[in-house]
Amino acid sequence: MSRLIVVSNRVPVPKGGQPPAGGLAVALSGAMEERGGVWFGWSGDTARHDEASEVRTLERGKVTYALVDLSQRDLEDYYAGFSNRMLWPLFHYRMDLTDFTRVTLGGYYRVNRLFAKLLAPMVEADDVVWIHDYHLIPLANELRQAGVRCRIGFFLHIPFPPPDILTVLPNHADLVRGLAAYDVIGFQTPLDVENFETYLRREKVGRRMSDGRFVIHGRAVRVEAWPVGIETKAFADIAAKSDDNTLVQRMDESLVGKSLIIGVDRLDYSKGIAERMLAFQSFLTLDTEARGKVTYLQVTPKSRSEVAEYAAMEKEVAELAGRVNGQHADLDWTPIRYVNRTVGRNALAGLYRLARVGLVTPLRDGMNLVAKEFVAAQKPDDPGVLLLSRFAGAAAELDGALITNPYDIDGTAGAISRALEMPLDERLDRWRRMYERIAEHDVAWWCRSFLDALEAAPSNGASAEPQLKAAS
Ligand SMILES: O=P(O)(O)OC[C@H]1O[C@H](O[C@H]2O[C@H](CO)[C@@H](O)[C@H](O)[C@H]2O)[C@H](O)[C@@H](O)[C@@H]1O
Ligand SMILES: O=c1ccn([C@@H]2O[C@H](COP(=O)(O)OP(=O)(O)O)[C@@H](O)[C@H]2O)c(=O)[nH]1
Repeated sequence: MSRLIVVSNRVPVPKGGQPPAGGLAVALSGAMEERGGVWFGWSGDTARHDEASEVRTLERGKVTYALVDLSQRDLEDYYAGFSNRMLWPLFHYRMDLTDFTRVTLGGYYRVNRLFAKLLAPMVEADDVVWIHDYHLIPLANELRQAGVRCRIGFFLHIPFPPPDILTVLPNHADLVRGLAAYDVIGFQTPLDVENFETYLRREKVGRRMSDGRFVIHGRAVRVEAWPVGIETKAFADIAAKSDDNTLVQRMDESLVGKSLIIGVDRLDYSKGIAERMLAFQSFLTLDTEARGKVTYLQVTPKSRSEVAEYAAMEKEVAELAGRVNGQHADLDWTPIRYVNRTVGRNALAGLYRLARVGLVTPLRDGMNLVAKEFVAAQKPDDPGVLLLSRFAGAAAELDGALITNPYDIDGTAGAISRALEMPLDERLDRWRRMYERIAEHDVAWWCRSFLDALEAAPSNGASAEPQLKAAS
């Protein structure tokens, strides 16, 4: 087995405290701890100098963490700027929230080049390099320019938008050209693959070949959907033993018999939290019988607060929760409990298990691991109901969920009533279908399938530079 080098923007070094709230880190941590290797990326800290020039390494179990501090300017341009004010909104179909500037674009390529410069000397001929997510699309090309010839794979954790949306990005052609430096590209769902294929065809830069591989800018690349999973059985075990978790006990006691509805999301406009609160408000207005009998817990750690749109949203959602509570609360009942803190995974597992309904209603989401965790955590003889947006990648797999359109506020309100009233036999039937799917397609399956494909691929490295120079 070759040595694995994983590269992601954020590297979650285990510190014994709260785990990170974010699916990429959660998905990869378990897999890396099991297989071992090197995990390279941003430390989460800001460098004192203008340009970071060194890699700090830390050994934890079988994993070597190789960490780079980024300068304030790099963070502003590359992370908060181009990654999170251009690529993130655009790839989540939010053209209205994009902000393209040459300065942030320059920062994006600058940090990718810096990562390549620092990583290239660490890569050996037999290694496989697995690069993750939208922050680092050009990295393979930069590594190739720096002489790296081994197999390099890429996985996009967020949606790949249709070509009419992607072409809003002024440098879309260069970005996609950079993808040709990879040997294998993984997306979350068949829809993402379809969007990518349509883009290549329309822009006349590639196509799907008869053997299933793609040709992109003249180079053969394997492209496939590998939906990311969770550690299903381990998570189910944690949930089953959550009775003695004090946070879960406190929550259970405080419910005094009311049904729990739960939502767990980073504070991000893609997650549809405001629309969900409006749907809950509509549910309380329409379903008068339910008033006083349900509690909706929304766990929402703050995220990317340095980005203006996120700061604005913090205010909007907090005000909305206050308004709904003001309108419907009673002396002894608060309909929405809105919590802006990160809850640890053990407690989360127990909270999912306590809940009758899981609300996962993003406006657009690459996958959404919370949906899978909710299913894994349920009681096998009395499971709750998952209400899932058709726009979450997870909806392509979880056909036992009640599928909703989050833009349809009253429709989602009706689905909440239906979920609360669903008879046991229907709940069991729906839950079993979903559990079987996520037990088989868990995070180990995801990792194995991607890496098997990468290790079997003939490396593109030898012929990389000439065509790809333009991309940097
Ligand atoms: O690192 P941050 O900027 O704080 O953001 C956290 C992560 O958010 C995104 O997660 C995505 O990956 C999940 C796992 O595949 C997927 O379920 C979810 O739908 C995606 O949104 C982001 O893509 C990561 O890079 C961030 O680390
Ligand atoms: O308070 C929290 C909120 C979220 N999470 C975890 O963060 C991940 C979120 O991943 P998801 O794919 O749902 O969305 P993302 O945040 O990556 O867009 C899930 O594993 C959650 O259990 C957590 O541990 N504590």
